[in-house]
Amino acid sequence: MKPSEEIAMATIIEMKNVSKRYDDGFEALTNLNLKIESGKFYSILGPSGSGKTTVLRIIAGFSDITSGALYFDNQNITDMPANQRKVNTVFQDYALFPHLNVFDNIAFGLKLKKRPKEEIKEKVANALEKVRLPQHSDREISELSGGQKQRIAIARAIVNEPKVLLLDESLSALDKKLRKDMQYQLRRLQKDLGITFVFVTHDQEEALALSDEIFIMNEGKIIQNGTATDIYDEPVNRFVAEFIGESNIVDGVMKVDYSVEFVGKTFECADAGMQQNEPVHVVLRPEDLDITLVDEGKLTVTIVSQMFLGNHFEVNAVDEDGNQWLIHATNSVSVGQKVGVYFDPEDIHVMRIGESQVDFHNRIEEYGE
Ligand SMILES: Nc1ncnc2c1ncn2[C@@H]1O[C@H](COP(=O)(O)OP(=O)(O)OP(=O)(O)O)[C@@H](O)[C@H]1O
Repeated sequence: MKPSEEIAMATIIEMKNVSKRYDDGFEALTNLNLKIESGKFYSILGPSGSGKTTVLRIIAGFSDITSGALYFDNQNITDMPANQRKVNTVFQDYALFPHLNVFDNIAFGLKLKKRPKEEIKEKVANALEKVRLPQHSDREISELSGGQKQRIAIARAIVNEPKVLLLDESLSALDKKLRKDMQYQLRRLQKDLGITFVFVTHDQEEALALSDEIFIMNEGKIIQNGTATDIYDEPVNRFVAEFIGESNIVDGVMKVDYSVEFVGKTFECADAGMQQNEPVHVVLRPEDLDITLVDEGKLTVTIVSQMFLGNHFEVNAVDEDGNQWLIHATNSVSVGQKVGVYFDPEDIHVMRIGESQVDFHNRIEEYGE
């Protein structure tokens, strides 16, 4: 088998040139192309209003599309009703029935399908086992914690043995510590079940921690997709660099032989493939910058402020040209002190300006939330 055939076989969901215009005329998705392979954990990450939930609703069959096509296992399912699709959704509020107990919530779909009683019992027990709540079958929904509700919602979704599980911001109702725990549980569950998870979130840390692959969305388009490290290390543009983690971004110009000019100096860098004298954005991550003696630094900055954040100091500094720098330092510094900043050539990430269709000046303000 050729590698290309292998990839084609593994694709479970494909959206081809999908656009979605709501009844009021608003275009929520524009010519979107997306490929999802079976057995992986995907996150769709983007600011509020970028179209993440719309993508999920289209895959689930709760929303139709204006143009383009949706494929599942290479079959065109654009017009297939939701209840015939081999996908299940876990909603943000879990949508559990408050008047039914845990067993009846999980059994609901199977009862609708009039499955035999014994089969229902076995499948519900199996689903409860998978989410590690085997003793909770008779509990009322009101007697469950937030994290347990989420696991029951997942049990209800996996009892139907879907090939794909869609999760819409399903951790956002939980407090921070529980959320971390549930992230771990979700990842474990996905590995145990071996089915595809498509997880919608606006929390970049969550997406980085959980996903085999991430789709970054903005204004109804996919701006970049790849593994967490691909995206973190090689953001395609300023929007992605700022949305994924903290960054220092300055204007630069590409020079010959792996070198780039910014803040009035020329630095060796690892990126290539740009035209000579092409204007670029240069990204330096705060954790890649080391504070050193002025003589040993590649830049000289003056410390403006510092804050201790438990495992590092967040330092704000300004260089001689007035550019601001965010640095994660291991040791404390003094405000007003002049220091050197050192970084390695491979820590310089060079991005083409205007790599995608994102309008930098019109970014949605909440994306840092
Ligand atoms: N039924 C609708 N009618 C008109 N516009 C809609 C409708 N549903 C969503 N939209 C708009 O489509 C855009 C995308 O919405 P969507 O819910 O997909 O975004 P999102 O990225 O999931 O946002 P959030 O993180 O806030 O849930 C938004 O501007 C939203 O206001």
